[in-house]
Amino acid sequence: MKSLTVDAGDERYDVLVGRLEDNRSRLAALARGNPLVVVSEPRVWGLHGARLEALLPCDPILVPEGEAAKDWPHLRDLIQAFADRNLDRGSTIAAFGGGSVGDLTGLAAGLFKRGIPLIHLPTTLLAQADSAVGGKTAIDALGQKNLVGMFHQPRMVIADVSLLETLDPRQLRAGYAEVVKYGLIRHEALFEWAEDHGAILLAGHHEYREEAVWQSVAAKARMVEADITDRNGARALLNFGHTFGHALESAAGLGTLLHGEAVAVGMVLAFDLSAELGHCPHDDARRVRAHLAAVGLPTTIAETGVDRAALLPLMRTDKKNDSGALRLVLTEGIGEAFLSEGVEERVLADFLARAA
Ligand SMILES: NC(=O)c1ccc[n+]([C@@H]2O[C@H](COP(=O)([O-])OP(=O)(O)OC[C@H]3O[C@@H](n4cnc5c(N)ncnc54)[C@H](O)[C@@H]3O)[C@@H](O)[C@H]2O)c1
Ligand SMILES: O=C(O)C(=O)C[C@@H](O)[C@H](O)[C@H](O)COP(=O)(O)O
Ligand SMILES: [Zn+2]
Repeated sequence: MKSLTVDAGDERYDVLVGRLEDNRSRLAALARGNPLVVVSEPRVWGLHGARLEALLPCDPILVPEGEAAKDWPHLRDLIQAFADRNLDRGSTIAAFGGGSVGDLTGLAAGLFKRGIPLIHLPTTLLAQADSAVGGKTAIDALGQKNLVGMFHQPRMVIADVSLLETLDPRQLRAGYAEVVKYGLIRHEALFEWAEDHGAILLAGHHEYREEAVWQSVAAKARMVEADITDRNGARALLNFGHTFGHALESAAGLGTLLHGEAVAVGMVLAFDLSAELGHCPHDDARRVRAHLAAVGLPTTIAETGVDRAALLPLMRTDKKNDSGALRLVLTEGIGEAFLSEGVEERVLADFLARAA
């Protein structure tokens, strides 16, 4: 098992990459003699709930699977379920699912009684490599992705890649896009590793999956520590590809295009725009597109079926924007992302009208 500690100000927590069974005593300690309250969804609980229940008594609360869970009614229902159990600030909630379960549960746990302890037991590649670490939580609202949320850091994260054996290939690929993101932001060597090992990892190689999760969370932990609540620009780099990506997700209809698929297209667009603006070599943009396409991810707006005219208005709602100025994460090349000071709307509109 590998582990690291995230130092998030007043809160420090371990991220463990290894088997659930090797962490039984940690889970039992957090449950403090009570059944562990586990928020999950029917598919994950049906496939893997018995593994958790073999370790300690559990009290499952099931929410719908996928993006559909990230809305006001399900947030309200989850808080109702916490109240029905009279949970308090000594209780621990476990989010057992992908990023959707994690985002919803994290928000409910952060709001309930102004914050009750949370652990993440992520079951998708995306959640293990990215969403379980860092404390961002959210639901979608008013047609906008992650509009309502807060930071609520977990007490512990356990990423067991054996859970990924039941994940369908499309979901795996979507999660892999966020792994590639970590290479593209700051770690050229990780991108090179992904070019060499990505296809085998997706096909089922256990050790490569573990390595991808480990490298991603190690990279993410350091960036989160530098900017825990996303205020000084360091953490904004984790949003690489997301200004385009979230607009694509919202325009497609939330839950239609997978988050990681939208991020894949968004990262290619960020490279293409950076190359057009003279920040980065066109060859790097071609190389990124080639790798993502080779593993079966979408890389063009055309493949998403989205009306490109819908994108700019949605990009105006992005959280990185400052006093109305559009701020995107652009790049000087593979491993060299930076937060732009402001991209002129007419430049973006012209780019979007022509982009593939
Ligand atoms: N908080 C963050 O930092 C952060 C980071 C990245 C993404 N996100 C969010 O995460 C969400 C996407 O999460 P996701 O990609 O994990 O997908 P998801 O949670 O929506 O789950 C996708 C599908 O995979 C199934 N599934 C989950 N685990 C499984 C398993 N082990 N075996 C079989 N099926 C399984 C689910 O039932 C569901 O149908 C988006 O809403 C995105 O915005 C949040
Ligand atoms: O942890 C972060 O910071 C990220 O930006 C990670 C992203 O992969 C993730 O999709 C995040 O939820 C996006 O957040 P938002 O602030 O753009 O809603
Ligand atoms: Zn993301």
